[in-house]
Amino acid sequence: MHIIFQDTQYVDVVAGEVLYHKDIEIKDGKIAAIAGAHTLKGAEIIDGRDLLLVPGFVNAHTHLGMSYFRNYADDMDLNTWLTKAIWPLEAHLTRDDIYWASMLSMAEGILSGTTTFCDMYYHMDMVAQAAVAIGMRGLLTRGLTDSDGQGDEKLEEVRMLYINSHGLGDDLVEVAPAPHAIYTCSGDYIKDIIRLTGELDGVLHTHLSESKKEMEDAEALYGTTPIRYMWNLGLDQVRTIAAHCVHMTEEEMDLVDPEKFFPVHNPSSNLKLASGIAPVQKMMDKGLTVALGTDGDSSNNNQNMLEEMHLAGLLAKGVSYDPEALKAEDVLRMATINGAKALGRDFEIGSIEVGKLADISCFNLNSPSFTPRNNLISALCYSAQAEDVKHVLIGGKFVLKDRKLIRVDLDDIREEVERKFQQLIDRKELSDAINGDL
Ligand SMILES: CSC[C@H]1O[C@@H](n2cnc3c(O)ncnc32)[C@H](O)[C@@H]1O
Ligand SMILES: [Zn+2]
Repeated sequence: MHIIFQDTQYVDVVAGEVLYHKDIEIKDGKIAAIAGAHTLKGAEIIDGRDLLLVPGFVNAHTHLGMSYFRNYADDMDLNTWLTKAIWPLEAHLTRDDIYWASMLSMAEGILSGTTTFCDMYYHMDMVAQAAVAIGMRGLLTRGLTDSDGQGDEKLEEVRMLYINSHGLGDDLVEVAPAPHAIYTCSGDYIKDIIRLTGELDGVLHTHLSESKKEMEDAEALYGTTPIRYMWNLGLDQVRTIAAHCVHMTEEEMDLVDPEKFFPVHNPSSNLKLASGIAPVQKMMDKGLTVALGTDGDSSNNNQNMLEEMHLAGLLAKGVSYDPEALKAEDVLRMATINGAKALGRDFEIGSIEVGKLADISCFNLNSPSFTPRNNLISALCYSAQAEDVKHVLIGGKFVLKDRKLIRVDLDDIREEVERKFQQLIDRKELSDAINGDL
């Protein structure tokens, strides 16, 4: 595909500025040139005057397969939500269920400007198939626990997943291990996972320091904080994508290596599950690169990174009484280049630069949220809506054009998800009845 966005504007997220009247040429999946006005024969020419080109968002922590549980189990704290509502249902999920739920989450993501995700769930080979089908980029991490005595089998599953899916879809898909949390993995198992991470690509994804309960339990069981505990188990040896980090201490911010430890801010989920508010500005002041993520559809309850950006910006100001805390350009970096760094792919995604992959979201500047055309970076953080995302390209290919998904049919996905959810509930009720739980 050879595309030129003519006379357009784009965001340079690294400099934190908008550049105007540029022709952006996309060829062989990459950004081939950014220049002044010129024309090239044979290319698809798109009038870019009313578009703002933004690097596709990187949703650095999610559970795509959880979309069945949207608006199903709300107004609970993390522990009650997981143990009483979510885990009993997840036990009945099939491989097909995960394919369709993930597909729906990916569609939601693309429709709101996301091009890359970092997912943690089960049956990740099905998530890989969905990603390739819809054309989305992702780091697929199998969530690991050993409390059921099947920890070793799951490690083998990660090895097989890596062999079969890493690099799939012309490198759309990458694979990594994911210890779910310190309260679902034994210390020895975490050591095994860190060892496996070293054998693979050296990146690990986990939940860390999410709730007060996790902090109190770590203190009672191990006499330390969750991050210090993981550190003592060998976390310093790998690159870590650490979701939540709501209760990360200043001592831990000094302890971790900013080149290897990447906290992911999940403001909606942390508020909804009453976990708290992560000290994001403090982390950044300490030199950490903080990424942004939605978490799953049951704790958020959507996959819209624009909402996460908005919330991240407002929360930082509200908790600090400092209007300059986490400015719009900082928030935009969190949603793009910082996520790319966390995933280890900043050499190819996360910003609009010549030579990088063309993962680009095009916002419609003729929408109310961008009117009048004042500070466009502010608009992205404070007023933009998902409906403003007009086109999305991943690897130089349209996956959304004029707000229509190109490779999949959204109505088919919705219908399949409705049907599968009903079947899931039926299976759960039958099993409860057999076990005498009803
Ligand atoms: C083992 S696969 C992933 C596992 O994580 C659960 N989950 C979803 N959101 C959260 C969260 O905020 N904290 C901890 N665990 C979470 C999900 O339901 C899966 O069981
Ligand atoms: Zn999570």
